[in-house]
Amino acid sequence: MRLTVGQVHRHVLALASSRSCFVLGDHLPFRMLSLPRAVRFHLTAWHDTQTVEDKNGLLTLASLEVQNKVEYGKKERATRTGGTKPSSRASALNMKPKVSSFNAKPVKSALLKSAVLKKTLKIDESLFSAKSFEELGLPPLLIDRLNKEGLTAPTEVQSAAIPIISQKHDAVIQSYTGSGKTLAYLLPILSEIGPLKRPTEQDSSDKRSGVEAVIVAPSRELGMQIVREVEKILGPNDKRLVQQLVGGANRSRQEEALKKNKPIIVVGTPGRISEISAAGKLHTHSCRFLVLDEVDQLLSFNYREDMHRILEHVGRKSGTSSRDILGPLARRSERQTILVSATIPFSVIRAARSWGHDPVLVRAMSVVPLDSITVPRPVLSRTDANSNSPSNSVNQAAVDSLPPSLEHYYCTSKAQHKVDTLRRCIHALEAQTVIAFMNNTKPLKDVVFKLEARGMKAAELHGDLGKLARSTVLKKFKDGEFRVLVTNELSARGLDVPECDLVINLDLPTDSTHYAHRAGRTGRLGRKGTVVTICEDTETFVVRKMRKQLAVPIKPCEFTEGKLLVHKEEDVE
Ligand SMILES: Nc1ncnc2c1ncn2[C@@H]1O[C@H](COP(=O)(O)OP(=O)(O)OP(=O)(O)O)[C@@H](O)[C@H]1O
Repeated sequence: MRLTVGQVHRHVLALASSRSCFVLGDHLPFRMLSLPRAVRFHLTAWHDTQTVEDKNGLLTLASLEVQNKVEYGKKERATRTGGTKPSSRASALNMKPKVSSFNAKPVKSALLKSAVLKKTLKIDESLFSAKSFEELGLPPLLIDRLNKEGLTAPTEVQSAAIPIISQKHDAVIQSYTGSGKTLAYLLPILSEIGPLKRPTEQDSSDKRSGVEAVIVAPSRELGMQIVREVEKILGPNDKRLVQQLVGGANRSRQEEALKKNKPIIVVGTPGRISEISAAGKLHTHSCRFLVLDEVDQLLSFNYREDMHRILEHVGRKSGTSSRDILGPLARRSERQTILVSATIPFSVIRAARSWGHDPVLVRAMSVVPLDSITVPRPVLSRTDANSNSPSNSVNQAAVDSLPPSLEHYYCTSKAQHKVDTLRRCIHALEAQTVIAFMNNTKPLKDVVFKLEARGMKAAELHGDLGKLARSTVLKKFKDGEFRVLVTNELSARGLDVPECDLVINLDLPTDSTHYAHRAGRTGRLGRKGTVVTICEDTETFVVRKMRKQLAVPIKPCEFTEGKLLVHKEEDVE
């Protein structure tokens, strides 16, 4: 039996619960919510009573062995067409992806035993081999702009995501850091709204006005980076059509710009977007797209109230109440929800199901309906967790978020000598653009001072700096005005400095997810990159543990006489 992705019957139930319900992370306390909210939260949470440890519960298609199960239409098409290639991508795009049922096989690891795949998505393989944006059916004006910016071919995740979003699916996009996820959602959005969009028959009668896409990011830096990306594509004449609503910037100026420029896209941090929305200065009821970038971070406890407001208001027709059964229906027809991150814990899958309509998980080379993924039970034994089996879902998930071209090393150093080790490391690797991570804000200044005192140009970046100072530091770093950016977790996610050739952990990241996001600041879009963790003797066991979780070789090394000396690989336990 085959079911189209858009099939309706499953959603009769979902309609009653999905968008009128609300989940934020795994730990949303009832007392923080008003009664109706608490009731809605309860309704949604009811779907999945099992819990998954966030830290170890990263979930990817590969982790669920879904990737192997994706069925491509190639064989069938070859039979139909006598083996000839389809004439154009556009015709391939008209084929709706299909879902077929199959008997779930028992999987090997204890965790995977419960991760039962009920259905796989049958999809045309040629969707994933696009050599140009034309093949993906993007509108000519948009392609012109891309070409002007030197962008001629889509990345794998873009090839997978653009057709899916264009077909109006709600989607979770997961792909490793630096693989081009931002354009993977921006391009299909800009194909539908704004001056570069695909011309339609309704254009003349289109009464839609106001904000049509809201993009939420957890940090100002990431928000501004997305704004720049949209501006770049829109071009100089239309860049006012995107408005930043990030915290730390002047709020009344943002409100004035909303009024004056009438942007079609707003990009901002959860606090500022919800603040301006609550003040009645941001109208998003007719919004068609809601994107949550770094969604796993946006689900954290800190953002719960703001995210609640955004999810409740964006894309809901005015006059519908959340208790009204028409509310979710109205929103469903209005809003497409797109969730994005390199790391997707199960809480995101659960949230996507609750907020979205027929959501699918999109990765480079694979697409699968979220509904086909069941909750993995937290039955990892210590042995399983430590296992190096390639089928270990935890390891596999973390590997999936790491760019494939990275080299990983660690070396030991006494705390007071770490900056010297850092300097020797930079010289030995001849790194030109370096990001050094620490866990706290205070010591950053000291490291910068020590590096500068030894003739190495450096600057600090952290949340205590004002917005202007932060953007100035970043701009100077991107322009190559100094060599080492010493920073904290603020810069671990989303920051795109393509030239960055070395990431250093001066303090250990708190877990493998944090390691992966920090590491992902280098080796962007297929470039080479190196990650070096400088730790104390007593901390090496943590690095070894992360090495197992990440299933990548983090090789022991030292830096002497201006050279990198790699020690014999330790036995992988
Ligand atoms: N099709 C393309 N051709 C050339 N460059 C591209 C293309 N798509 C994206 N890029 C560039 O690749 C870089 C990385 O893209 P992006 O920041 O979207 O990655 P990401 O997957 O979102 O990373 P992260 O997970 O770290 O946020 C950016 O500099 C972007 O401009």
